[in-house]
Amino acid sequence: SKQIRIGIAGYGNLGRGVEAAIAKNPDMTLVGIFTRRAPADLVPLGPRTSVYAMGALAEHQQAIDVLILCGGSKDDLPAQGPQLAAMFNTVDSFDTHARIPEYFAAVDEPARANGKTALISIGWDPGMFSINRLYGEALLPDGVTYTFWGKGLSQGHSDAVRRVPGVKAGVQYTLPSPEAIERVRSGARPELSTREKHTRECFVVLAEGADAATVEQAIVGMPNYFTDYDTTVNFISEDELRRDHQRMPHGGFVIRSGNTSEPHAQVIEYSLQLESNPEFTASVLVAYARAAYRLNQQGQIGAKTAFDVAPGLLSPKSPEQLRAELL
Ligand SMILES: NC(=O)C1=CN([C@@H]2O[C@H](COP(=O)(O)OP(=O)(O)OC[C@H]3O[C@@H](n4cnc5c(N)ncnc54)[C@H](OP(=O)(O)O)[C@@H]3O)[C@@H](O)[C@H]2O)C=CC1
Ligand SMILES: N[C@@H](C[C@H]1CC(C(=O)O)=NO1)C(=O)O
Repeated sequence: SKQIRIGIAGYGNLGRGVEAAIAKNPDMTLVGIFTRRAPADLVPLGPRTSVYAMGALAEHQQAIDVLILCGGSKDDLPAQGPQLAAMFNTVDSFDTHARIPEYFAAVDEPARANGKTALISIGWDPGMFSINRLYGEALLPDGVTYTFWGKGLSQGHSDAVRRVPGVKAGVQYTLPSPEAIERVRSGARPELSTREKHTRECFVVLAEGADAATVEQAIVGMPNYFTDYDTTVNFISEDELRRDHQRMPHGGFVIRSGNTSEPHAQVIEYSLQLESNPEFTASVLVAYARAAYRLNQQGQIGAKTAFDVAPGLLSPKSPEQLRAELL
């Protein structure tokens, strides 16, 4: 059967994860990596992986079936998403939750105008956790839903920290409140504010001549990322960052507690334990790239979210095989 030809736009943690994930999917072929940096500056995982300048995308439109956008949600995807959805079928992991409706609209228009399919906000949150929040509400209408993340490294928040003027490098960890989790698991169905559920801890390497207090304020006061949380900023050296903060574990769970009738409490839970946040997210993006290709073949164009994609489209198995093996 036909190989699905994939391009990677943007080569950071996520881009590298997509390169690794493609090797695990025999129906996929990597056409190349497209970067805003000088291609010669990149050291891809695969020695034979082609690296091109982002500007070379235009001449690869016929060579790529699906372009996976691996830019940062804070500053890259708001520009790259709409621009590239006009040229390619795309999949991205846009995760600035408050801005997803406006991003959807900004991508939908160029995608539709050019007969392209654009799957946005794919990953685990937003993405797999979103789907499980939907299942919880739809299957147990009378109930409450909670989402907890970590302790782990948030790539979206780490990307946002790195974009602050005066930050040379940095990471952000998300810490769930043990008390909040305890109250939820006790079945008490507590009212919990955003601030009561998680705290955020940043480790930052200051750029030469930057002012620590100014950088700290820019982080803790950042709308959509940090303002709703108690956030700490620790300033460390480049050596400490390299020594103590190279790993990117994460995870969490979505739990729905509901009643189908007064005496019967029902609980749904979906959880993730990730040694590598970027590699798992990339693996989700690659499975959804398969769906994006098929949806476009079916004439399903425009922007879509994980809510709009039938699960069978993610699988390399045919519907007949799925019915025989997984139903
Ligand atoms: N929905 C979800 O569940 C998840 C979503 N995400 C999203 O994925 C986004 C990307 O995360 P991540 O890959 O960790 O971000 P990175 O900071 O690693 O990369 C972002 C972009 O920065 C550029 N870049 C990367 N490394 C360097 C470097 N050394 N010097 C200069 N530029 C560099 C790359 O663009 P270029 O090659 O063009 O220079 C890259 O596309 C996050 O912002 C987050 O929003 C992540 C995890 C889960
Ligand atoms: N989008 C997140 C994935 C999860 C992790 C997270 C958080 O720690 O706030 N929110 O959603 C990421 O970029 O890692």
